[in-house]
Amino acid sequence: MTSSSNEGYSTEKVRVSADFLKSKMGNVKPKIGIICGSGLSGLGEVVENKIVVKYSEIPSFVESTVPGHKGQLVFGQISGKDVVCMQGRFHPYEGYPGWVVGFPLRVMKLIGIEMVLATNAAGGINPEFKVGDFMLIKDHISFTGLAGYTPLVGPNDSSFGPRFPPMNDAYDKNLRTLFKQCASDLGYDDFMRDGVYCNVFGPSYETIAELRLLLKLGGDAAGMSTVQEVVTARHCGIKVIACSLITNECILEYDTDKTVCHDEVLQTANDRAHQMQTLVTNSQTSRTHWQPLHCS
Ligand SMILES: O=P(O)(O)O[C@H]1O[C@H](CO)[C@@H](O)[C@H]1O
Ligand code: HPA
Repeated sequence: MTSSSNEGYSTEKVRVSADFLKSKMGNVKPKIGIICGSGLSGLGEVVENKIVVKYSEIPSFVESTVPGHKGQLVFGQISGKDVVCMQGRFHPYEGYPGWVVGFPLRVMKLIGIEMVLATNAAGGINPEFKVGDFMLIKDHISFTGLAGYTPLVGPNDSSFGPRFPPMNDAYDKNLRTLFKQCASDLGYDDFMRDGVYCNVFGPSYETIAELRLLLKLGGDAAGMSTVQEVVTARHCGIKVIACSLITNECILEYDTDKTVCHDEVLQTANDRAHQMQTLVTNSQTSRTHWQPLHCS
């Protein structure tokens, strides 16, 4: 598998995976997909009447190799609405080509998903951000994409979307407004931010000089995921909303002993899991009602 080919993206392979999942979903007909970021698998725990499908069972799915990512799909209901939840995602640094990272989104398209809520753990670059803040993503800078690593490389399958999809509207404006309103209704204004997510390849965290560059370029947070999913989803017409949990401070100063590690990322995710779950659960029930308004 190389990042310069997309042989696995054949419509046939996506259809085989989707048909397999349809045979497992029972009466669940989700229009909403949720992707759990590092340490945020707990979002899948709030799903009621769970039907769990391990990635290892699903044709063409690969393994989730990162601690904090369970590696299974959970079908069921949140607040009475059918959802499918990805407990674990695939990252470029795990050695997968872009199409593998995006593959679950095409499968989601074929099982009927119309809207995806992606979550992730990210380092806070914006000096005003605090560890534990939520950042609703309003835009991204994809260093991986700009460098040529993208899920859409290779021949375009126009049954999914156009050769040249726009990305200026990647993060749905109306859904963002509704999500923020929901956060406000919950009293989360103090730690709800919005900003630009910088996608870096990883797995090493950034140097101080790199982070200073990202800050200068307008980045608010750094992470190693999400944009390949977003690009794949937008290409095939799935609406996207994405929220980062700021799990750690990005170190922008030389004169410090501070550092960053994945255990800190998982610890912050664990500390904030409850609020993230409440936000996701309430955004299905409160007056913001995204599904009936936007996924009818
Ligand atoms: O983006 P998620 O999957 O939440 O995970 C983030 O946390 C890990 C680094 O600690 C990286 O995988 C980074 O992308
Ligand atoms: N940088 C990149 N990815 C991350 C970080 C970070 O500081 N924290 C969690 N994922």
